[in-house]
Amino acid sequence: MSNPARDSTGCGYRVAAGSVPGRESRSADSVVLRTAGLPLRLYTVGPWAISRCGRGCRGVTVAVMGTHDPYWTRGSDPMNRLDRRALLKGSAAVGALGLTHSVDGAAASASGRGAAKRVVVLGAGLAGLGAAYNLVRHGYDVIVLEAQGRPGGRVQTVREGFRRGGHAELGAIRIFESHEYTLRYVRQFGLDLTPYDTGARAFHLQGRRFLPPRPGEPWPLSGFAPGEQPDPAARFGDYLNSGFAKLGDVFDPGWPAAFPSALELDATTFAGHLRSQGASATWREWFYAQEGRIGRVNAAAGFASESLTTGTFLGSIRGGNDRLPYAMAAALGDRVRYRSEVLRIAQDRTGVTVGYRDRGGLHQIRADRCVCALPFAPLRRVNIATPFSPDKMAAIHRLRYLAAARCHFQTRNRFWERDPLGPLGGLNLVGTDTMAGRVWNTSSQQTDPHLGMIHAYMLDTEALEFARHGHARVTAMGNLLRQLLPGIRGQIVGIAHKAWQEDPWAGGVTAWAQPGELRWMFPAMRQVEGRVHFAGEHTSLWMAWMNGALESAERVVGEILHADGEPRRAAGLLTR
Ligand SMILES: Cc1cc2nc3c(=O)[nH]c(=O)nc-3n(C[C@H](O)[C@H](O)[C@H](O)COP(=O)(O)OP(=O)(O)OC[C@H]3O[C@@H](n4cnc5c(N)ncnc54)[C@H](O)[C@@H]3O)c2cc1C
Repeated sequence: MSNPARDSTGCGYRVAAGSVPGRESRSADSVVLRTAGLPLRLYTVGPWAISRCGRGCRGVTVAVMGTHDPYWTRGSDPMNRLDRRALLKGSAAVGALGLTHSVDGAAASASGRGAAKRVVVLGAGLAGLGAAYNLVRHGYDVIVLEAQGRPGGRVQTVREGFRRGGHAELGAIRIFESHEYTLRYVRQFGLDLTPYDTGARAFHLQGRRFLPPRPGEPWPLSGFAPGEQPDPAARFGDYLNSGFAKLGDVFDPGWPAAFPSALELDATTFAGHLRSQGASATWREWFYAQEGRIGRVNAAAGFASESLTTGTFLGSIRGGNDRLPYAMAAALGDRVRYRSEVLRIAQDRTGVTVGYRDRGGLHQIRADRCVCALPFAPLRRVNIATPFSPDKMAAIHRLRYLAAARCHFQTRNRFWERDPLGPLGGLNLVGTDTMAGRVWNTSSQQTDPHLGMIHAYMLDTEALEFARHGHARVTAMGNLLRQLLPGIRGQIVGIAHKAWQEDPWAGGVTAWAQPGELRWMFPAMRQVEGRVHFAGEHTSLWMAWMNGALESAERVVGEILHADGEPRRAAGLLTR
């Protein structure tokens, strides 16, 4: 990062030219020039950088090879300063909504339209909670039905079994700077973020444990394609830019079907795209060891999500991410009915009837409208008595969910700081091609400064393999970790784990469109069906993120306000 001098174009961003080889510099220039006059947002994650236009995303989105240091530096763009100030204060959009903690007080002020209309919200994940919270703010009479005994769904923090106040995230962990919706609600509910520490990452690939070689030294891996071995990171631009460039305008209402190049992406997987660009199997394994096993993810969904969800800042909520859903649920009070499993949805011209079961037996609720914020995996078990459109029904029945698992270990100390390879650190301690996937370090999130907290974060085939070990899965993981981090022997003092594909209320980590499916499923999943509106990460561009769940919550509230003849309020809600 020695020479951050080259100014861009008045967008307020500068390129640190010293660390950018020629080809990538040209890529960087083309981004800056094509979006000149618009504020750009440039994000770096690990060794790669994503850039996109910060307003409307009409510029070309490009990933640029980097070194292990971010080489984009944020300049003094006034739009950006405004955004950051707004975020710190709880965001301009929240201000427009008039959101505060006192959900009841605001509901009263929003009334005045006669009897409040009733909305029944299905699911108390972030999507359902966000929809309910905003609807109450707009004067609606809201009831939330949640099958489990807790709010949060795929945001689940575990504290039991850990020493000295330790906690671990079984579900969502990272919040990026670009997660505007998540950050807004975090601020709104007075929560703080804790950043992750940074540090060296080890690799365990092809049976060997090693640190990234010094510049100029080859990577100790066999099977690279010509040109990959000296510096695999140098291929990021070649292999990924073509994908980002094909995305088109992801915010266009017709995306992806309206963009032929996006349809090309939809027809393949992330791995398929990388292969088509010449990436070797070794390069792909090296990539997954850092970014997660996303090879079988639909390429259009994967590139869209990656283009929107990166950021230079990375953290999670101090004390546990579940503090956000618990705070939102507390604001809703007894409007949230726990252990209430939705069994049936029926509708007619005047309203929606939802059948559910709780400890007291079977019940029915009649409402003017319904927000369905259930993942489609459990929705498949619900009786849709008044069938939705054929595409929606097909999506509900066919949408798959990606397997994911976490296996956490609390340790007596942070032994990796004395690793024989040298002191390791950062979130991603070891990137592997084993069942463990990535070994992550969340110790900086803990209150105790000495105990350690690490876990294996497994996606897709890794998570399936972990689960196949059945009752022996933790033993199997402990044995594997002894190879990946030899110092772990005798260290473990607490354990927590979960395989999400086994959770009947989720079905997996995220909606998983297969090649060729996103073109029809994405619009179908979001489409309003009479008086039933659909929220949830699967209905958002930010699939697989809390940000997507919360974005979808605001979208459905906008839909309802609009349908109820409140276009002005709806517009205010949807303004970002
Ligand atoms: C392992 C893992 C890692 C993740 N990592 C991150 C991350 O780092 N950063 C990030 O931002 N996001 C991450 N996510 C994604 C994030 O957690 C989700 O995108 C988001 O929480 C989804 O919210 P949702 O409301 O759409 O769905 P959910 O959270 O799944 O909520 C759905 C709710 O519906 C309920 N429900 C289901 N069926 C019924 C029924 N029949 N009746 C009543 N209720 C029902 C469920 O119990 C649940 O509470 C991760 C998720 C997982 C699992």
